Amino acid sequence: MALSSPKCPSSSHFAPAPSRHRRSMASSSISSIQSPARRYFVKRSAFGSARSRQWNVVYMREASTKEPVTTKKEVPLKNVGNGSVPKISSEELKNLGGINVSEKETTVSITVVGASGDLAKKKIFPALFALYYEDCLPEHFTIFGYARSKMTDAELRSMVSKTLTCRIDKRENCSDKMEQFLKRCFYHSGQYDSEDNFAELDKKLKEHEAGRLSNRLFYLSIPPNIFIDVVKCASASASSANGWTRVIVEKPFGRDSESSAALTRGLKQYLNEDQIFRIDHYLGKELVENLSVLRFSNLVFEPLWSRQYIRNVQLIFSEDFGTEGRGGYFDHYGIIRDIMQNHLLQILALFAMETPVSLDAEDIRNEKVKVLRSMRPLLVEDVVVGQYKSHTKGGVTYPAYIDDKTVPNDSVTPTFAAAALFIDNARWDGVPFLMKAGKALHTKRAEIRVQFRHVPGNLYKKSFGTDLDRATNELVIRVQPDEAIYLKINNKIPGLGMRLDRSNLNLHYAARYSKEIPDAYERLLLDAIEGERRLFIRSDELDAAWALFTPLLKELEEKKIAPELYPYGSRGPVGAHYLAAKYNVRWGDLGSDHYQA
Ligand SMILES: NC(=O)C1=CN([C@@H]2O[C@H](COP(=O)(O)OP(=O)(O)OC[C@H]3O[C@@H](n4cnc5c(N)ncnc54)[C@H](OP(=O)(O)O)[C@@H]3O)[C@@H](O)[C@H]2O)C=CC1
Ligand SMILES: O=C1O[C@H](COP(=O)(O)O)[C@@H](O)[C@H](O)[C@H]1O
Repeated sequence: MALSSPKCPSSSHFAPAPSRHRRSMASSSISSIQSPARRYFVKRSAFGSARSRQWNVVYMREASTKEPVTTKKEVPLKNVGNGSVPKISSEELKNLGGINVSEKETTVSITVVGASGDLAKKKIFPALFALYYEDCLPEHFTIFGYARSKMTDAELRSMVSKTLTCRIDKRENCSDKMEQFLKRCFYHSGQYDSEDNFAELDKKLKEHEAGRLSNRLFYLSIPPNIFIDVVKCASASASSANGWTRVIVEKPFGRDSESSAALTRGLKQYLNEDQIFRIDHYLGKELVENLSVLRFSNLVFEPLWSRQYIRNVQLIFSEDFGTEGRGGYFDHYGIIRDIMQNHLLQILALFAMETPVSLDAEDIRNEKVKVLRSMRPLLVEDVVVGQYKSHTKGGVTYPAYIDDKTVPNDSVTPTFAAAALFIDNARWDGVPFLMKAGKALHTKRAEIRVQFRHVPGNLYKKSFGTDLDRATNELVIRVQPDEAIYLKINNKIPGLGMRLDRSNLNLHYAARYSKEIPDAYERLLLDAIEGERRLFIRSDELDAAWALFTPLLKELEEKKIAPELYPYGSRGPVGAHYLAAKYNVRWGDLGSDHYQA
């Protein structure tokens, strides 16, 4: 399978140190074993910790479409080297009840539902191509686009080919590879609510699967109101008869607790939770993945990770463009649902969780959900909302949000929001977690800022003047662009006097690593193919996230709270500063020293 490919282990991706990549921490492979009566899938996992490396965790699932987990066994391993993927011996396999089905006999069919759309073109097909280029897709795979638009295979290939790119360091044979990849892409036109149309798709899939054990992945890249129709039809007419069937669901997962619960109920009529992969692409971003590594593998950080040393945490998202072209969708959701309730809250949960028992998906998600459930309900007084207005700069006029033809003139939908959140547990009691997200701001950036407390009885306080907070350490994890992790420290300016300076200890990815960072969708697609759920949202996480935001959203909407207008391309509403000041916080992204390369 993918991970046994010599090229795919993405560890090579982040040379110079292979052990730095996640695959070296959590390697897994999937094989299947058969007994006369039942067929099982066995997932082998090897984790980086000394404790778990001695074990081969075997998940056994019945090969029904609904994949009920039947047993989880821990098989002791012998001779497992550092970072290597453990092997189940044939004797162990036999003891588990079957024989190995080789890769030659299995296939993965990926159906992109909504293939004619923006996300499919922009992200999904390019990510699949990148995986193909890296030899991360199984030997036998087929990709089908599915949508209502009429298109031939050749037209789909032509459409897709326009958005495929090779990494800068992977130009070799790029056009050959693209050609080979496109030959594996096909298209089927059909309605989203037609079992017959999905049965036609099934027929085509079977032709390509050619009698092999078939695993099927459906990526729902469509508006959410048709998710259930598709799942119903795909599950009735196009799910795998002998392998796994998984469904990646794109956000938004509802608009509030009720609609989200209804969506989950709808999906679960046709799928088990294990088959549902709710995607939050921020979890697939390299620096978000690195958050846990940074914290749990460095002694210098973990002991400081609490109210005792951390003054506040800031989660900042900004885009330097508006909702251009997506106003119709956006006006129904707004920035709080679009960015805060999912992307920023997921990062917060990862940041604040307790040490998980292991790197296993359920252990991590258990810890995240505890954080979310410990959060204080959000009050409207702790939130500032804004909306961008037209602005002319350098002779160019930038539109207001309401200038979008698909947005009503009197829309009060926020395109900016700032919020103060609190986690009422022993670790984080009283620490403000400030979130800020906005469109049409002066810059495009996503970052996590951790502001530490001042040094008690600071010997050097005279050198800093009265504002001790200016001299505190700040750790910045810049998720994008130009990924970096830097720590602001105080140091002496060289020379005979005693003058202090602020400097950055800087891990700047572009300088440290020559390889390009994979897109979040690559990581997540690969995980879904491998059945790795760690970076996907479990339904109880989703419920907890909505429970936190739903009362606030209802109040904002019922009271029609008017957003503070801010000019397109500005730093957002001033209200965000008052909100921060209420909790004695200064936004870290506003100073001139926010980043030194
Ligand atoms: N685009 C992005 O950057 C992001 C998108 N998402 C989510 O991903 C999903 C797909 O996004 P995106 O590609 O932008 O969506 P699109 O609006 O482009 O829709 C995708 C496809 O779905 C079909 N479709 C669109 N509207 C309807 C409708 N009302 N009824 C039936 N079919 C319809 C169309 O295909 P056809 O007419 O051929 O059937 C269209 O090509 C959405 O859930 C979105 O919220 C999430 C994050 C980012
Ligand atoms: O989910 C979404 O994310 C994008 C931003 O993603 P990024 O990876 O480009 O940072 C945002 O533009 C969009 O509104 C939102 O739906």
